Amino acid sequence: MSNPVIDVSCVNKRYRGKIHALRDLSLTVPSGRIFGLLGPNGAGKSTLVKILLSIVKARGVRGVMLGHPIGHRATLGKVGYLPEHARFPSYLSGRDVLRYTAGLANVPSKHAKQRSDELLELVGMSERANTKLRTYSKGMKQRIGIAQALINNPEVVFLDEPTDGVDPQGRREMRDIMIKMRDQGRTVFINSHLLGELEMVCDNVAILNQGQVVKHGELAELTAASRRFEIHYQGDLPAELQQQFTADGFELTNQLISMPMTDALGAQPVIDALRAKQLVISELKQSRQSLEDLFIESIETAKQNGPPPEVPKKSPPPLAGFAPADESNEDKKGDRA
Ligand SMILES: Nc1ncnc2c1ncn2[C@@H]1O[C@H](COP(=O)(O)OP(=O)(O)OP(=O)(O)O)[C@@H](O)[C@H]1O
Repeated sequence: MSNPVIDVSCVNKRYRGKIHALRDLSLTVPSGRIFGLLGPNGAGKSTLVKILLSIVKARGVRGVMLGHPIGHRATLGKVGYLPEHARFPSYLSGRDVLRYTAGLANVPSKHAKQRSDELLELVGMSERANTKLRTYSKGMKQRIGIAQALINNPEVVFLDEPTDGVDPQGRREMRDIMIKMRDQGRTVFINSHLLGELEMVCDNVAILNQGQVVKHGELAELTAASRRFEIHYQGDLPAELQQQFTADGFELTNQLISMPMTDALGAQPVIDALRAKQLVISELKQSRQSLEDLFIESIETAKQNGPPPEVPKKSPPPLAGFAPADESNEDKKGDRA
């Protein structure tokens, strides 16, 4: 596997010395994938992204993004960012916003026009490109926000709640855009509450709770562990089969047998037993945990394990070869975002 694009540890953040937003967090984001960061409100998702982008300062962060220490200036030129609740001046048109952000990102003017046109097309805003943002719907502004995040042709793009306010058709288009970005070899880092949306696009996820990662990995693997087979049947299940299936650890509810199995082979004797009793099998299907189930389960487990331990205010010295994000700049009054 290629090197991860982000590999950080010891990420701690206290706002005003009190609110402990991130606690000794470690995170690895593989290259060229769609990565989803999930967590309840206030879990620390936006704070983490802002630290990676040097918008918020944190002490003692170890690790790298795109092979360089966090805070490396040149690396920031290779990332794109759509902040949560992004606002652009309402007197600008969509095209103006792209021209403006192209300038900020040092995109040469001879490329900026072509790039803007391509991005306006990509996000479905070509027809409204020359009208002012104040006439745009929330979803249209969000589309422009995604386009500006791509203006510098980034290797990694951070999208904080990208489909906020976007209609269902628009969400599908956004998913297609993200998949296209991944297929072009970019890494897409999404913060979102919309678990159904994330489930449809993410290759990898991490679940954050109270400033710590409580679950992470490939989405398919995380949910495969809970794979089950379900048999729907018609008729009454004889008592001896009820006993046998219960002893086998199957769940029996209302003409449905749910079995914890990873392949269909194990279901065959159950089907045979049902048919031997003249029961009609009406449906056989494979199910697995949804991302929502995984999320709720992870957060519940974290709650049962109690609050995370307090991390001492003083961070350990950085490891050789891993420069911390600007330590001298730890904010005293909150962040600078
Ligand atoms: N500028 C700030 N000053 C003080 N506290 C802050 C600041 N920004 C965030 N916090 C606090 O840090 C914690 C983490 O906030 P953060 O916005 O990172 O969470 P989040 O997971 O992105 O939440 P949401 O899903 O609601 O957007 C919260 O307790 C929040 O109140």
